[in-house]
Amino acid sequence: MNQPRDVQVYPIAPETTVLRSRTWDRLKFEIEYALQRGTTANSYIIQGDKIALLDPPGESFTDIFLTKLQERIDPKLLDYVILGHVNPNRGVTLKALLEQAPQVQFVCSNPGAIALRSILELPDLKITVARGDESLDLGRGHVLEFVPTPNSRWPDSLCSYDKESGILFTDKLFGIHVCGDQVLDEGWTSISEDRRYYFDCVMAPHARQVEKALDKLAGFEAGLYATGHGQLVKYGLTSLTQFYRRWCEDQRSQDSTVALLYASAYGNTGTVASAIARGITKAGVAVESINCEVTEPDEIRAVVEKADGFIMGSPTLGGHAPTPIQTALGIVLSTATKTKLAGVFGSFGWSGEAIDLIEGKFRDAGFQFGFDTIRVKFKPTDAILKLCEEAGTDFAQALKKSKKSRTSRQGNITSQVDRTEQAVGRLIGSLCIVTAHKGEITGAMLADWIAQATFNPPGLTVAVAKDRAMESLLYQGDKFVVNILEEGRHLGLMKHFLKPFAPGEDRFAGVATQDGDNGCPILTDSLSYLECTVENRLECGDHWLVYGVVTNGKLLKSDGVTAVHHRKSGNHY
Ligand SMILES: Cc1cc2nc3c(=O)[nH]c(=O)nc-3n(C[C@H](O)[C@H](O)[C@H](O)COP(=O)(O)O)c2cc1C
Repeated sequence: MNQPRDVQVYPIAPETTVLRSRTWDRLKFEIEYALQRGTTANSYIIQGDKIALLDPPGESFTDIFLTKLQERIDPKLLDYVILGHVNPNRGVTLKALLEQAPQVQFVCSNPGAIALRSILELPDLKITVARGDESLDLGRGHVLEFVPTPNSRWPDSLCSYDKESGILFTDKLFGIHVCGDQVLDEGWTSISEDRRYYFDCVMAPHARQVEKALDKLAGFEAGLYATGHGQLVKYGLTSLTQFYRRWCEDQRSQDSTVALLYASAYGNTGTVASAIARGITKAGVAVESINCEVTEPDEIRAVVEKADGFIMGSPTLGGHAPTPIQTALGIVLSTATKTKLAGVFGSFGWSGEAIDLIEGKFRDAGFQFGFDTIRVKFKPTDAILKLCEEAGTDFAQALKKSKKSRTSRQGNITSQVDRTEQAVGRLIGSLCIVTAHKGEITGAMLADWIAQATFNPPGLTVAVAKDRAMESLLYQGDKFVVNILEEGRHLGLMKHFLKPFAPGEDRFAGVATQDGDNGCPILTDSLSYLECTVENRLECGDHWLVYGVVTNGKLLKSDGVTAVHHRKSGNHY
């Protein structure tokens, strides 16, 4: 969408207004924005006898946001700026605001105050540190209470509660990356998948800390979650809170956990870490993400001891790994048993010594690697993020495989399971290659769990395993092609697409293709093809059931017969 960025202003309660800084296209190349629905950065004004501004947006909105703000209030009358978290990007807007409102008193957590001083580099900053037991009386009944909700990615995270309006300002919690005119969450079930995706990318790697935050927030009677991104949560508040609980518990109850240890001075290594984490969690393995700069050595040791595998990422600065990484490396080498699976990644500028150092130490110590070391020059591109996600999935699958080979099934249970599986195995499907294209990424997979689902519109379902690389290309609105294979000519294509592909590898090398009207590859040796758009998808156990509407199709060989696949058991494809 080529709509220009803007700021939407909307009253949400007496004396309380939201200002939503809207980005309609993709904000930046980070895994959490990969669904490409844009996002909003939500700021709030509370106008009691005193005026507070919560969470002004980052630098791409500095000018338009301040203009909108001035239409509502005179900056000279602004008393407080409350920050749910502090980042360098937001610092640019804060500096511009301080020029117009030098009287402003900041309110943030203690780690937030440290970050704010280092980012703004201004003498005489007025900062009130909120530790959780103080309140701020803005007058007209608006007495704010504060709740620090730290996690490894945002150690300075702070929520605020206004009893008068019943609004809980939740910053990153309960957010969503979707841009639109809708301010509240009427019809929230239509955005459930986006909410889940946001949770999986942003919250799942910190599930333990998110649970602690939920415990603290449970004490406040909230009628509205004023989130930092996307639609505010009113109608789906109870459900979403329960979902957060359940999704956190799901992480805790996974059989395997990976410790993901990293540091990142400018954010690039952190971005890579998030993509790897996403690849791991989507394969049903829990991740505990540890930012080594803000985590005590004892905690790092405990997480590494408990984890089944560990992955370490570092930037290279002045030819070295930063000190917190060197400390964490020492802990890992002295703590982790040699049976644990290892992985290494990092962002670098020109030499990347830190990555070589970590890889060398792990190799010398005799660890097995779950993926080839990932070296990213400066900022990762979309294609590199996809590669990182796939590497994370490979890592998780390797962990699960080694666990599975250690557990045996019980005899009498097995025979009952086998009988059922044999019966299920009599279901057959057409052999197809599903292809997709999104931005600079293409994907393909062999599939035969495909069935026509509707006449009008013509539609079909594809069952896609949750840990499949293609899964991330099959969200609502995405395009794909179902290439139906021809009996007698299908073996070559099957063999090609069945072989294991390395993360990021071109799956179409040596295969005859042409572009479909919807931009996805058509395999010219197939029997027929169907161009489709994902209408929606349903979570079903270990698969996503993707429903696609056929927008175009063609028979390529009029006398051919569809290739089908007979099985002995329903426990494999
Ligand atoms: C002060 C400074 C020193 C750097 N030194 C190195 C270096 O010695 N070797 C190198 O490969 N890259 C070097 N870089 C580039 C960083 O590794 C690169 O910017 C990387 O993306 C940073 O990752 P981060 O965003 O996770 O901190 C340096 C960058 C800065 C700002």
